[in-house]
Amino acid sequence: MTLVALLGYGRFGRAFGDLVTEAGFHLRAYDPYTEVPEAVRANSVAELVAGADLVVVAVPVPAMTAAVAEIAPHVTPDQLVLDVGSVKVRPVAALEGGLGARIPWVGTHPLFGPLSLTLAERPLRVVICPNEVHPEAARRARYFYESLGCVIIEQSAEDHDRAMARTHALAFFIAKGVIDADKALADDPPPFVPPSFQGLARTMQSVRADAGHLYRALHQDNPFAADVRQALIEALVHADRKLTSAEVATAPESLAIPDLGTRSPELHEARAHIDSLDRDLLVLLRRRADLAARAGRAKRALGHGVLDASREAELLNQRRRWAEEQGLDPAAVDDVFQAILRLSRSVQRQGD
Ligand SMILES: O=C(O)C(=O)C[C@]1(C(=O)O)C=C[C@@H](O)C=C1
Repeated sequence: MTLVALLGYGRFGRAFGDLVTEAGFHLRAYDPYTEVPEAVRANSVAELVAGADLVVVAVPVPAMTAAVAEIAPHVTPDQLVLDVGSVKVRPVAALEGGLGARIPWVGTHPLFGPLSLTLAERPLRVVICPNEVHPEAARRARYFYESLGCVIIEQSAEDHDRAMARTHALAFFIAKGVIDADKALADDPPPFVPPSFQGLARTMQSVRADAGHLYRALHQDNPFAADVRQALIEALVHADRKLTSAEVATAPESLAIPDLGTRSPELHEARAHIDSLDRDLLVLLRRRADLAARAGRAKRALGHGVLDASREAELLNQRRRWAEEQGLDPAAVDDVFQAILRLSRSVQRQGD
């Protein structure tokens, strides 16, 4: 059974450890600063990593370099080391600096926390940052996270941190501002919270649940966060001036909110999901093509040709019924499977 070694058993480490165990992996954990259940506890870093397939570093970002230096003498080249920090540029530098070309490593960021795990939110998404020193490491990490039921997004560490500064860190910054400006709001919310505020209220809850730890990490450990904060502050000051200036009274259209069009974050997120899903579909198509090749070999041994028109007709009928069950247009799904069957036959002909 795959053994996962978890260095760091804080709030995230604990929740992540539970997810790993529920997925059927064997878990071992080490954290000198907190209580670790005896069933999974290791008593030293050496004991933690011995024989593990995967070493997950789940320590605060500023402690990463020291943590990697501590595990470095004990890990071997057949193991994989990954981090789970909410920023990526600095942890990746720590992994590269401490493990280099000798030990496979890869930076990852599970886009979920203890709160979303408790609420059983789905999908669980993970960003993996492939690196050129260990190209295979990203593939192994993908396999691991997919076994946990996660959807994978691949991104460079820089792109990840830039995107996080503009989204996650910014949302936390705004929520922090609202909490500080109106303390009573979080403790004693009005009886009716309009939908427009619900998203923000949830972010405020996350900021408070993390007791400032994640909030600080998102800002202080992300090299791009300060610029994004600055741009927001300038935009807010400008918007405030507009609201109070005389110009608004005479030209209310100056307050119009620009149409985001294709730059909408909603659209962007939907497209990122679509990209990731299409990739999964291609993995399934690859597996289907392998099965078709196997069917082709079996048919050849029986002296049958590639095309089996009656099997295809039966198969297409069934797919159209399944399409209806899923609320999809049967004719369109028929087209999709006609194309899949063409692919299948061409794979089988190549095997002739
Ligand atoms: O079932 C078979 O006979 C196959 O070879 C597989 C398959 C398919 O891809 O589903 C491929 C070609 C045949 O014409 C029918 C079906």
